[in-house]
Amino acid sequence: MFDKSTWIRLPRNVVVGHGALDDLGDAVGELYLSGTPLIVTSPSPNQIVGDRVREQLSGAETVIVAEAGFEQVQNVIDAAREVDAGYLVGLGGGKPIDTAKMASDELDVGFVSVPTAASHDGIVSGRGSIPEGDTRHSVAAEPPLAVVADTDVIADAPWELTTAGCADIISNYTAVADWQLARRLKGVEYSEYGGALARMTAEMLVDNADLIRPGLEESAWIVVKALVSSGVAMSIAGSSRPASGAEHLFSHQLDRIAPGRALHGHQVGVGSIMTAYLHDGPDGLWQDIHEALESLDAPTTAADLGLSDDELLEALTTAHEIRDRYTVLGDGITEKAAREVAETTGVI
Ligand SMILES: NC(=O)C1=CN([C@@H]2O[C@H](COP(=O)(O)OP(=O)(O)OC[C@H]3O[C@@H](n4cnc5c(N)ncnc54)[C@H](OP(=O)(O)O)[C@@H]3O)[C@@H](O)[C@H]2O)C=CC1
Ligand SMILES: O=C(CO)COP(=O)(O)O
Ligand SMILES: [Zn+2]
Repeated sequence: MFDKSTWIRLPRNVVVGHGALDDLGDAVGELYLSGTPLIVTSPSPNQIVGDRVREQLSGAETVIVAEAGFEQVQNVIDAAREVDAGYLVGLGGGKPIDTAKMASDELDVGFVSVPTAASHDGIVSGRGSIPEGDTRHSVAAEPPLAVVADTDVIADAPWELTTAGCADIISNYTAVADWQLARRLKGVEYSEYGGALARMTAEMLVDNADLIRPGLEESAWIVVKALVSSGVAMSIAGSSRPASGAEHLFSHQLDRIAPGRALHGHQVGVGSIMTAYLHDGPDGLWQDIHEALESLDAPTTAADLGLSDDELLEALTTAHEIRDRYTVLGDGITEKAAREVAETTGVI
C-alpha cells in the first residue's frame, strides 16, 4: 500500500520590492489575523524601521531580543501572553526572526516575517536554529504567513550582511552533497525537489554574482529572491537539510568556540570551501565556491573571520558532535586531515 504523505507549509503573501514596508499593513490585513501584534526585533532594526512598522500595525507592542536561545524564546512567549498577542512579527535578521517563529509555534499564533537584512535564508523557512549548551537544534517552527522584504531597507543595511546571505545560499552546494551522501550511506530520506531547488538557487546566485554589488538595490532584490527560494526548499524537505550540511555544523561549532566573531553566513561560506574539498578532492567544486565568495568580497580565510588557525581547526575537527546529522565529516576528521584541507584551500 502507498502510505507516504507530506505537508508543505508556505507563506500566503510574499511581498518583495522597493518600499514594500509600506504594504505591510495590507499584506497582514489579507490574512484576517486578529488581536494585538507583537513585534519581535533586535536593537538595530528596531531603531531603523521599528516606528514605520508600528505605524502600519495599530496597537502593536514590541519586545527586543539580543541573543538566540531558548531563554529568549521563553521571554517572547511571556511577553506575548502578557499583552495577549494575536500574532507575532519577526523584524530584523535571523535571530529575531527565528525567535519569533519559534515562539509563535509554541503559542499557536500566526507569524509574519519582516527581514531588514539579506543575511540568512531563514526568512521564509518553517525551521528555527537554536543553540543549547553543547548542541544546536534545528527545530520545526511556525512558517511565516507573510514575508515583507523592503529592498530599499535591505540595500541600506551594511554590505557584509548581504554577502553573508549570499554565502548562506552558496553553501547549499555542499549541504545538498552532504544530504545525498547521507542518503547513500545511511538511508536518510531525500527530497528530489528540495535538493534540486536548493542547488538551483545556489547556481542562479553564482551566475548573477556580477550584479551583486554594494549600494545597488537590484542586488538586494536578487539575494532576497534566492533566500526565499532556499527557504521554500527547506519547507518542501520538511528539514533544513537542503541548506544545512557539514559547513553549518562547523559554523554552529564556531558560535560556541568563538562567539560573536563573524556572521553566520560568512562562517558557513568558509566551511563550504573546506567541506567541498572533502567531498571532491583538490580539483572539485571547492575552487568554484572559493571564487564565488571572493568575487562577492565574502570571507574565504580564518583570518577574514577573525579566527586563529587553532580555533578554526578545533571547530572543524569537532563539528560532527553538534548534532546527529550525517555529513562528509562522518564521525569526525583528524587534526592532520583538517589541517591539510584548511591549508590546501588557503583557509589557513
Ligand atoms: N531558521 C533558519 O532556517 C535559519 C536560521 N538562521 C539563523 O539566523 C541567525 C543568523 O542570522 P543573522 O541575520 O546573521 O543574525 P542577526 O539577527 O544577529 O543579525 C546580524 C546583525 O545584523 C544587524 N542588522 C539587521 N538588520 C540590520 C539593518 N537593516 N541595518 C543594520 N544592522 C542590521 C543586527 O543588529 P542588532 O543585533 O544590533 O540588532 C545584527 O548585529 C543565526 O542564529 C542562524 O542560525 C540562519 C539561516 C537559516
Ligand atoms: O542556517 C540554516 C540554513 O541556512 C539552518 O540551520 P540549522 O540546520 O541549524 O537549522
Ligand atoms: Zn544558514
